[in-house]
Amino acid sequence: NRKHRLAYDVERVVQEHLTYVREEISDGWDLIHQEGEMKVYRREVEENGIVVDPLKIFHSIKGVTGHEICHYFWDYRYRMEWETTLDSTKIIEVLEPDTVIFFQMHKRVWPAAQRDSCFWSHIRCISNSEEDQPTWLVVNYTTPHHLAPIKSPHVRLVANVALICETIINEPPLNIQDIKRENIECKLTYVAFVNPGGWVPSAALRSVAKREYPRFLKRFTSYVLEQTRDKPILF
Ligand SMILES: O=S(=O)(CCO)c1ccc(-c2ccc(C3CCCC3)c([C@H]3C[C@H]3c3ccccn3)c2)cc1
Repeated sequence: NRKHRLAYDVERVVQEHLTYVREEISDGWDLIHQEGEMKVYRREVEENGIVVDPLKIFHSIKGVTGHEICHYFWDYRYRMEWETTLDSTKIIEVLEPDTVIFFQMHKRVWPAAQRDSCFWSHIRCISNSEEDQPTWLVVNYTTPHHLAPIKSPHVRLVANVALICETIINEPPLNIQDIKRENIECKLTYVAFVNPGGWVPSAALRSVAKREYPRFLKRFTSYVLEQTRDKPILF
């Protein structure tokens, strides 16, 4: 039986991401940026002359767990502290404790019209028995909503974004409570399928994306490190 009206959609999109995240980077993906542990890949795709390049970022961050990374990514309370490309974000509906709908105004990228977005956002822990640590993930997926009317001149973004995290415990001590932050590492995969929802100059959009995605992920992961530094580890 259904938990809420979007439960089937959420399940379908989560399973899709879990299927594709394991897919190796095949040909057709270009490595467009590499910085430390972060590797940024992009496929060049246009739909009706609109750039809809899929983005896939692999990164590993020492000192935090996948649960902590997903918690700070999903919880809207922290969003404006790390998201520098938003003018505003607000929850417009809570479907269940781990599934909300939020409305966002994105900063205008000249000369394109300003974008807004309306996503359902779902956080989930997937504990597979054999591996010691569970996988945590967040999915942000465009959905229409009566409290997020599309108003000109704003253009509604269409996006399907996932952050999928594994937690590695290096040199695990005998008992779990002795684990320190230097023993833990989060390996994350970030995928973004963003359709700007209307025409944007291809070259401009590609250069903004190439600059902004790495910057955004670097700033976000630094923010989580600083927020969790002296807190107990959240497995
Ligand atoms: O990870 S999230 O779910 C976090 C919740 O906020 C996410 C991240 C990024 C976007 C987004 C939104 C708009 C644009 C473009 C389209 C036309 C004009 C702006 C872009 C492209 C340009 C790339 C970009 C990447 C990162 C940050 C900003 N800009 C990306 C949406 C959701």
